[in-house]
Amino acid sequence: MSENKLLLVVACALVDADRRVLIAQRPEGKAMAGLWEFPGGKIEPGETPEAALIRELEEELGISTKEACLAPISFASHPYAHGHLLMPLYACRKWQGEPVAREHTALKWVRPQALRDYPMPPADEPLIAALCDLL
Ligand SMILES: Nc1nc2c([nH]c(=O)n2[C@H]2C[C@H](O)[C@@H](COP(=O)(O)OP(=O)(O)OP(=O)(O)O)O2)c(=O)[nH]1
Ligand SMILES: [Mg+2]
Repeated sequence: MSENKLLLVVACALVDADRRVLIAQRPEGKAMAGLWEFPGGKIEPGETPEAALIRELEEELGISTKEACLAPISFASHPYAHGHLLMPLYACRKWQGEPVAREHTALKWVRPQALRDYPMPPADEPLIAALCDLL
């Protein structure tokens, strides 16, 4: 049944030298438009989460990184109407290039404690605490 579908998504907290995290605003026309999220996206069939994340970071932000630079932090497990989201969150502190919003409305570097000031998808709520603990 479609409502039992598992939605595999992978996301990344890019962390800069000041321990700020990059969030990106979802564009108009997409589900949850206007909300702020961690860059990332759906894992395609046959893809590892790490490979999917490296691909999404290139597509969405124009940056490149390596698997060795991705450290797992936590995961989101959340029921949406269209399926159940399972989303590992990785931290990345080393990448090449300057992030630019190729698919999002805007990008913002924020301190973990300030993440609560930005409306995020409900699945992301527990991830904020995990990031505050880590950073
Ligand atoms: N990237 C990302 N997706 C999230 C977060 N929280 C959350 O609930 N999601 C959901 C929203 C979407 O239902 C799904 C990811 O969808 P997406 O639209 O970003 O997927 P995508 O990058 O592969 O884009 P597309 O090819 O489908 O257009 O996960 C988050 O922090 N980051
Ligand atoms: Mg995406």
